[in-house]
Amino acid sequence: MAKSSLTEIWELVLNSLGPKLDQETFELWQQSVHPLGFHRDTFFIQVPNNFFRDWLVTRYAPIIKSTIQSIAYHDMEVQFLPADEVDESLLSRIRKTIPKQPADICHLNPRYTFDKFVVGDSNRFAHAACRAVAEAPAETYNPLFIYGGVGLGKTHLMHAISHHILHSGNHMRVSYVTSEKFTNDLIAAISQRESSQFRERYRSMDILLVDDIQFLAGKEKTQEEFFHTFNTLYESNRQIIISSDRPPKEITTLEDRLRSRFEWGLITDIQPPDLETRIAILRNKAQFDNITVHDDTLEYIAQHIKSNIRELEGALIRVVAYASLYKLPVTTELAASVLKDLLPKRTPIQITPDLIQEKVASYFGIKCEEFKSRKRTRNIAFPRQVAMYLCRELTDLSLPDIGKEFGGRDHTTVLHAFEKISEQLSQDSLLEETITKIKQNILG
Ligand SMILES: Nc1ncnc2c1ncn2[C@@H]1O[C@H](COP(=O)(O)OP(=O)(O)OP(=O)(O)O)[C@@H](O)[C@H]1O
Repeated sequence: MAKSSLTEIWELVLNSLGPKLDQETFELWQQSVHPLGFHRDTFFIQVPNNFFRDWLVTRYAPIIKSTIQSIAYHDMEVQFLPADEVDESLLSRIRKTIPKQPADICHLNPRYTFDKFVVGDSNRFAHAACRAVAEAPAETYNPLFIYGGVGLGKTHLMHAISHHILHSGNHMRVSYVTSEKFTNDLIAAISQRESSQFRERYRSMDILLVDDIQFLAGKEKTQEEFFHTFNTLYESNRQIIISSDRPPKEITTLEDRLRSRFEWGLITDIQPPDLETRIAILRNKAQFDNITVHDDTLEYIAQHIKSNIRELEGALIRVVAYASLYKLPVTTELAASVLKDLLPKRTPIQITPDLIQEKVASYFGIKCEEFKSRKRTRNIAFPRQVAMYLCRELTDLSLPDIGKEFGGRDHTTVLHAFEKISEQLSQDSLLEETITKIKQNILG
């Protein structure tokens, strides 16, 4: 793990103190206060005498503490030692470096912690599983697979696990990445001929969290790489946490060997929250942002935005922003008027082959262009047949016209796709669920 040296750390401390001290005090600091180093979770600083120590403790200890914590990323104590208390035995024990916060965790959202997560029936099990994993990584559920719809708190829980472990003082190496970042890192590593560094980086983690794994669907090379990363971590008893918008068995273009590994540990889901939980989430958000909103208004918002917590919070922000912009009180009437704009307008949807291709491609994690390509590998051919089937079912287009939308294919190809999917649908309930979900996405 990368380390920060004492000189680097002290420079950062002086930088954060600088704006708070006048020139004279700053010089006094530089001459009389000296960093000694670290022992366990304490940072020792030498000061000339007790009087100096008391002055520093009351005024500056919190700033120094938070600077050190931002480097070490866990709770650190700061202790000022008068020069006559610094003895050889302490000096021989202290270290001159501390492990640095790994770069991968820099983008953790500080608000996504367990104490900011509202627990209700819809997420109780997922929350408990995440807590258990955070308390004892790799000892309870490994891998932990969390799935649920858009904006229901999967990322929040993954960040909460990361924060918890990083603050526990275990000095574990934690990496939270989206599957998109994993893929981009891999592509960059291959193009820069740094594949071994890529592997070393991901395989040296104690805890690896990969968000939105469904986007690995159809990406064969990335899946291969992730498969080996998974094996290395799992075999050396390190924790893997994965999130997705659907359970493993529904990520249809994910390799079987990867899918079955995801099922080794615990699979837990998050459902849309009930009304009470939605109100509690809004209340917490208002409290956190220091805004006063009457319970009736919160309830009104919660009643109207039901299935996505990101949108729920967005609605509250919008109402409050509107009120502050026009200097109006936040009332239920105001919320009603603002939400009128927010709720989707019910214009009839035009179902076109482009729309169908876009939704099918996004579901299977492939590009729309692939539908028109000549590729016949299963990860492309199958979604293409599904898209043809849906064009036949949801539009009035003729078979030749559908064929044209798929790179000028013959009408017999379209008919074959339609018949094949229709036949499979009568025997395969998983496929039925898949088609239903895609239809829901198309119909909005
Ligand atoms: N139970 C909860 N308590 C408090 N806030 C929550 C809860 N669940 C979700 N949120 C908030 O809702 C927002 C969306 O959550 P998050 O990004 O974790 O969703 P997600 O399931 O990862 O979504 P996506 O599928 O888009 O990746 C965040 O601001 C998060 O803090």
